[in-house]
Amino acid sequence: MSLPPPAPPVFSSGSPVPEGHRSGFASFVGRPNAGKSTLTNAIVGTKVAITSDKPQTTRSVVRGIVHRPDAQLVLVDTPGVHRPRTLLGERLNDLVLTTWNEVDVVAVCFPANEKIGPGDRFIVNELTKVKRTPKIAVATKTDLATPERIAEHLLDISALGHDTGTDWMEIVPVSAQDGDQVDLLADLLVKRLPEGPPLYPEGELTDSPEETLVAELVREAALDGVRDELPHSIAVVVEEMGLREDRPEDKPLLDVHATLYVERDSQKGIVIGRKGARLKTVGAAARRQIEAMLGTPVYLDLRVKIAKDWQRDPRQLRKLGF
Ligand SMILES: Nc1nc2c(ncn2[C@@H]2O[C@H](COP(=O)(O)OP(=O)(O)OP(=O)(O)O)[C@@H](O)[C@H]2O)c(=O)[nH]1
Repeated sequence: MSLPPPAPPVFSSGSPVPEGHRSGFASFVGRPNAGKSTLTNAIVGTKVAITSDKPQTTRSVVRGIVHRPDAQLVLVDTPGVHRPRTLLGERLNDLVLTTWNEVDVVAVCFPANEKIGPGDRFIVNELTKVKRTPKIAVATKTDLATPERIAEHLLDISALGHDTGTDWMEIVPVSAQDGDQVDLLADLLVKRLPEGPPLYPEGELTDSPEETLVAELVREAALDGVRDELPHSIAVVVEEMGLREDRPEDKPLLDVHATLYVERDSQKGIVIGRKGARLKTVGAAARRQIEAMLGTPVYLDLRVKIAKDWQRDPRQLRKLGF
């Protein structure tokens, strides 16, 4: 007796998955501020990863999912890789190496408005530890550079590949801001994915829990306008989130209780501001972003607590979700 052939794969809508459909994972890497989160958002077409002009703002692995008739591309947004100085730094770098090993293709971002530097070299050298994963080089932020500068940049990227023994599958210039060549990059990433049915239901944009996204939006608001070491000292945990009971169906209200952790008393003062003014502004900005993302009015209760030196303390790191 022979087993019946397996049922052909179908989309969650019920329509059959076409032959040659591809699915898999891609990861953008690059030094802090290289434009990885912005590129993720441009490819997915909606705000899933936070962006900011402060380096190293991405801490959690947020995935954006691109649904196309011929493919499903899952983008894994990793933290910026850097020389570890704290325990948090080490954990982040481990997370990055693990991610690189597991994805189908890695795209390394080099901002076209800046010269290739030691930070880029460090990353590309680290990348040589993952031999099997195909690598694509992306020259980002091309809207900020002249054609001559872009040409020079592409040559530098190629030379860096040569020096480190890295075989770039492609070198692509893009501007996430203008949407220039973003579709081409998506095509090139898809080409590297194995054949297979979709991994996530249609319409899903990210699999990170809403709490994580909300916490990231609060952190993004809190980072706006702070300087020096403080950005790295801020962590946000959403303690509780849920629709308020006893509300009419057409007037829902989402209650969000979040804690903003800093490392020292002096930082607490800065974050809260004079008579709480700064915290109020941060709360209002975060609330608007959360409302825009979730499409529901939000009541945001934001508290500030000190988790002493949490970046160096394993127990605190675990508590904060690292
Ligand atoms: N003009 C221009 N600016 C860009 C572009 N892409 C990103 N940026 C800006 O560059 C800064 C950093 O972008 P992000 O996407 O947060 O960079 P990232 O690599 O994810 O940064 P980390 O999370 O710190 O690793 C932000 O201020 C972006 O607005 C682009 O294509 N053009």
